[in-house]
Amino acid sequence: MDKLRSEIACIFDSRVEITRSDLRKMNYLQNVLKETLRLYPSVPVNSRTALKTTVLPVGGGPDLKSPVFVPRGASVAYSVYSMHRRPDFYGMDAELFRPERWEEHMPLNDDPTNAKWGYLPFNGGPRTCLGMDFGLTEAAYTIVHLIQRFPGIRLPPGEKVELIGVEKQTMTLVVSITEGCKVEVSRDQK
Ligand code: HEM
Repeated sequence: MDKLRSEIACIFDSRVEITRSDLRKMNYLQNVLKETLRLYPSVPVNSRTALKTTVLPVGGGPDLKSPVFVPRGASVAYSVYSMHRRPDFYGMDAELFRPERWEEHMPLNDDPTNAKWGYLPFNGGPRTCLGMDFGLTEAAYTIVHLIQRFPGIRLPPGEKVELIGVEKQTMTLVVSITEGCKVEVSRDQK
């Protein structure tokens, strides 16, 4: 929160109007959004149906290195949620919320295929999300506006900090937090 507050102070000073170019300059905010969608991809599981019989090059056999046969009409489901928490992609602290990781070396980027397909909050390919830019802009705008309007945002007394991975989540087509996220907001700094 403190890093976000200082980035907002640095970009906006006392100005309240928020433009797209302001939001684009906010590296830390962009990394917060990336990290949030990494740990909580809105569409946690996705699938594709094969139009013709094919073979996936790896993923089969006991060591997952053999090809996988996919007959025409079969659906292949994949968990973006699990992939986004893979230590071999995101490092041994993959389960931690750490926006700074997006400025550092990540194993994900050692392989061009993983770099392209190992982070998929909006999926990829011809049916990728049409609203990606709009959605990210809206989220960035809302966060900046909330923090500008309510400089004091904190956990209510007695509210416990849930560890990532053990919070109660509701999974349908999208993932959401079952018990909500309770915060106290105020117009005062502290
Ligand atoms: C953070 C916000 C959002 C996330 C994480 C998200 C994620 C996704 C994902 C994962 C898909 C499935 C793509 C696939 O299976 O290949 C999708 C599809 C789609 N999204 Fe989003 N979305 C977001 C916001 C929006 C917004 C704001 C709009 C519209 C204004 C939008 C419009 C669409 C449309 C039209 C599709 C279907 C594309 C197609 O099937 O060709 N999305 N989105």
